[in-house]
Amino acid sequence: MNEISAYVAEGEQDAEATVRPKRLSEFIAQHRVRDQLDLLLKGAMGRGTPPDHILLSGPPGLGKTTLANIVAAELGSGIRVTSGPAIERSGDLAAILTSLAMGDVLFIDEIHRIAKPAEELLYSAMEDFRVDVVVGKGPGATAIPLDVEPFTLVGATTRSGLLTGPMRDRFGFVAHLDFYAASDLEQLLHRSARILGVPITDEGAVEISGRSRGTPRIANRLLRRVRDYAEVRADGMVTLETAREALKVYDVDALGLDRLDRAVLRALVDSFKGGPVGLSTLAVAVGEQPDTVEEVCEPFLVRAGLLARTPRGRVATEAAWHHLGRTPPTGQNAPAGGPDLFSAEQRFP
Ligand SMILES: Nc1ncnc2c1ncn2[C@@H]1O[C@H](COP(=O)(O)OP(=O)(O)OP(=O)(O)O)[C@@H](O)[C@H]1O
Ligand SMILES: [Mg+2]
Repeated sequence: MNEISAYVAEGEQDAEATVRPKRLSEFIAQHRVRDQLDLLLKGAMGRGTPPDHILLSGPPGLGKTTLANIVAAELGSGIRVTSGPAIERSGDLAAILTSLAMGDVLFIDEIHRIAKPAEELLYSAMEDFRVDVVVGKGPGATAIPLDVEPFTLVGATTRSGLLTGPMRDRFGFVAHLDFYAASDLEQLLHRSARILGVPITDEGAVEISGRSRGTPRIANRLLRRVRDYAEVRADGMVTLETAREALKVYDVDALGLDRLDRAVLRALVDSFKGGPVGLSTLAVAVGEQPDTVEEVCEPFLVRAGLLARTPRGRVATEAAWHHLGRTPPTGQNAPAGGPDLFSAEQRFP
């Protein structure tokens, strides 16, 4: 069966699931992580044991959930999916752990948000495949040890810095996913367009990839919006022109910044003279949660050289002033030039 007929295209909501790669060979770019995972999985399969626990970290939309599912598919194992915030009591986690079958993959998304008692239970499960379930309270409480079938934990986090040391140490393999180069996203867009049956030109793919913030999820989302535009207002073909017009309608600018990204930069430049300003103050200024600003906006703004994190707070770089069409102040209040962050092969146009 070829790549295309393996997928059945359904409604718009399913478009994301339809284009999600199912096997490691379909996973675009991230060659180092792919190669390392390939070795890890094949090595374990050769020995007939479940592979080491795997931690996937990186900003939203870069493929952590996708990889977790791929790990299970490559191993031919079952997968149980839960998330840090969903595990409120350690009993919830004990129930999941003791119901795992030999070799299953347990995927815990947002693992940095797991509650402390559950985290401690997880330690012994990860290390010794055993959990102590405490029954009763106070002096009469007793711990009942229960066996857990050997399994592989795949943890995903957007904030690996928030993981505790003991937690991090228990993962045998840690993969950090980085933003994608524009050329990788072009490849991804051609693949998604093929699966969705959307005709797309090379220039159309270049235009969309350059505005996707180095993020596969955004590239796929923009492709769907441009497809709408192409089908409703043009001849259905995704081209340079339809991409430009559509992205104008959806308020996605030349760097791919959306409303919130620009709001953050504008607040920094207009309300705080370019900074430095603390995260929570900045978040209040744009009416968002500090977490959202920090996890969703900042990684790319930093990466794009528009925002710098300094010990005294967030600062708009000179590039940010120019991007907003303002003249940066000179002299004492001059903004930082920002890191020259794009290596040759990772340039977002
Ligand atoms: N390397 C890749 N090749 C092809 N498609 C990809 C790749 N990485 C991600 N995608 C696409 O991007 C979408 C988002 O990826 P995914 O849901 O795995 O991100 P995530 O890292 O789990 O994000 P979050 O932190 O928000 O949970 C997927 O549905 C998939 O279609
Ligand atoms: Mg995810």
